[in-house]
Amino acid sequence: MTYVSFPASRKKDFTAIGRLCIDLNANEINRPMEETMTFTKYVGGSPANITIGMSRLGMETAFIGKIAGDQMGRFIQSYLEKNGIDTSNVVTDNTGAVTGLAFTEIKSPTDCSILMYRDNVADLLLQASEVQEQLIADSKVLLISGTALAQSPSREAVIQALTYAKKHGTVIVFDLDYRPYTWTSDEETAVYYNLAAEKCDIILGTREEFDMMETFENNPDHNDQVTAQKWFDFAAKIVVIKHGKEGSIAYTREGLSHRANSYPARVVKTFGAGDSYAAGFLYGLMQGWTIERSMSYGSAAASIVISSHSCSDAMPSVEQVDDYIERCNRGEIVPS
Ligand SMILES: Nc1ncnc2c1ncn2[C@@H]1O[C@H](COP(=O)(O)OP(=O)(O)OP(=O)(O)O)[C@@H](O)[C@H]1O
Ligand SMILES: O=C(O)C[C@@H](O)[C@H](O)C(=O)CO
Repeated sequence: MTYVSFPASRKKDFTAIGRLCIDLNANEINRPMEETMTFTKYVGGSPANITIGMSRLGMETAFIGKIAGDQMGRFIQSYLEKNGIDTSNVVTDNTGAVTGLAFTEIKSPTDCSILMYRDNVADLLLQASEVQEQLIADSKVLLISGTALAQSPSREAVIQALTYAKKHGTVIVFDLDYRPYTWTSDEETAVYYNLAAEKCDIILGTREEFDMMETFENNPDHNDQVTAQKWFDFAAKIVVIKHGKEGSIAYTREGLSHRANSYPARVVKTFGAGDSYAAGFLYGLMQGWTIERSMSYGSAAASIVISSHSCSDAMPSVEQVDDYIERCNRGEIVPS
């Protein structure tokens, strides 16, 4: 059964809009930030990570965003290009804005946190007038991510992109990607998340992220089915609610639900799980696979990334995901 029809014969399979940043991941793992001395630099930012993941899986990809006009911005641009991502709509800031930094603290495989430096960041300065309509018209999928809605003018740029996607029948995916920084209140967050979600075909988020968009009165038990149902009254065809190691559940407009277990992982750090899951899941759906198989593929991709040091650089190819699934099936991968 096909739940979402992707437009045929477009130049790009997948385009994302949002933040392009730097991850500085602790080299000395299993210790607090106070005792961490060295870091490895990677391209980061959830929508960037997902695009890199889609590209590694062989999809034709592009990115819409803004980078700082400095060495960090050039590093990001060149990494995207090396990964085969079209950067013709990656705009360079000329106001002196900086690149967002995410310092990751890896205290243990289950206790990880991120220290963000996001004052005057270039990615939030993307303007509506800088979003290329033709690129969205040429893409099968547009992915938006919640963080880009946190401030103007990036907020308007995302809304402009949604308008173009609607006009051209581009499938819209919303990765909620809630990060508390840059939002000023819970009410502001809920307003903009709900406004964007109404327009989206596929919505992906964790239970906690969906909780941000709901009131206690409407869903006192934090029930996944109740959460998903709301979006089927708007444009959504699939709503996926992720529960970390416990797996994920996908609900469809037809009233079905599908559950996927996580794969075993030798976890180094937990961040990057959601981004790799999104890439694997969307790749599967775009191949015409069932929702279950697509979710399972996303879960395997997630286990590969959380077993690695980076998010972006560890995004797996088709061969790597297939091999991982086979090794798990043979019982060769035992969780740490
Ligand atoms: N500890 C774990 N072991 C195995 N798989 C995991 C683990 N944590 C997450 N996953 C896999 O990754 C998927 C997405 O994880 P999660 O629900 O944590 O998303 P997320 O919070 O968006 O991730 P992120 O930490 O990147 O923001 C899960 O459905 C599961 O398949
Ligand atoms: O999303 C961020 O800004 C940080 C990411 O780059 C980091 O890799 C991560 O947390 C992935 O979800």
